[in-house]
Amino acid sequence: MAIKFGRPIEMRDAPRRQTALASTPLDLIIRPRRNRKAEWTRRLVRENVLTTDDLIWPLFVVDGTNTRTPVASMPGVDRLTVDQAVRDAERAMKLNIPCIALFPYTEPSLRDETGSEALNPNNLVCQSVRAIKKEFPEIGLLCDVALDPFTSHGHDGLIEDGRILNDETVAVLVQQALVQAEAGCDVIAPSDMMDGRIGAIREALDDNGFVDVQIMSYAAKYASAFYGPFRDAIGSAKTLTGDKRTYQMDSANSDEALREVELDIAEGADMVMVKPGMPYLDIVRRVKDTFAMPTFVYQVSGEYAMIAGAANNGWIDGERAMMESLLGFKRAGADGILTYFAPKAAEKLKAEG
Ligand SMILES: NCc1[nH]cc(CCC(=O)O)c1CC(=O)O
Ligand SMILES: [Mg+2]
Repeated sequence: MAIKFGRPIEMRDAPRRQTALASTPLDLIIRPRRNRKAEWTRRLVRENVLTTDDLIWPLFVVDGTNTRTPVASMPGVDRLTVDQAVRDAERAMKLNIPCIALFPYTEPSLRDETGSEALNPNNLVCQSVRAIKKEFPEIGLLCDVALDPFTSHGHDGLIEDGRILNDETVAVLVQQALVQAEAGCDVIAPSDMMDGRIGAIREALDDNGFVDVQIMSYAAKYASAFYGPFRDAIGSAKTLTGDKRTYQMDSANSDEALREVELDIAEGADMVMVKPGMPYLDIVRRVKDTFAMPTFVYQVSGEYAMIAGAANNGWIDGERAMMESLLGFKRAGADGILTYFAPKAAEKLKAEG
């Protein structure tokens, strides 16, 4: 619809109610709507933008060849065999997406009490890193550090008598980080929420010649219902015993997030992350304002599922909801977003020029 001076042209000659015509104009000096009267001025006064540079694309990898298996609770997201992950890396390159995050679906027969597959230099994550780096050395690769894709109980750490052990877990996470760095990972991203893991991992990376490997800390990670579909995707939903509330944060807390972030920065984190995204935009803002660090946010699986699911039902305009949710993260202060929408959003941004 063509708009001229705030009024759709089609409405110029529409019959008007007498009362409206007769009413005295309001004596307003300031009319905020003036800046919104046409697309060119809305563009001109726009405060925040989303670009492809803001996107990190999480991929799920699974054993096998030439297969893509849909994740039921994440419409449009597949588990990929390593060769297919390389194809998606190519898609990311073409779309100018700077970074990919890798998550494995580990065969149940390879899962055990201590998550030992995490330390296998030839596990799915390491295989994927090598395969992608071989074809596309320029793309950034981020690897999650935590034991949950590898443990039979689905927890991020080692368990004794039902307790998640902190220091013992950190020792294993350090080894996991080294295995991934050795494979060629660019960014180590500890998502486990053990205390002290950032410092321990930084020291080990430096001692082993990986001074340039970055750490993106899942610094303020909340115990959230929104991780449900992710646990489907990596196959830990059915096996997870209990919940993660002794290590992930209480969603009622905000000051605590600042203390967590402060510690991780002091221990050597290069970038920090808040997770989940949409219910925690206030945390993103506080973290960015307080520390002025590269601040990332994870639009997690449940957030993706809500938008994709509602869109598939015709209840919302999926594309617009996607872009609005991503821009919301930018407005809250995020420098970048981990999102399953990354390729779709990048395609839309590219089409818009
Ligand atoms: N520690 C593993 C991990 N890394 C990223 C996510 C969630 C990502 C998502 O929901 O998209 C989780 C799940 C969890 O902590 O249970
Ligand atoms: Mg912490």
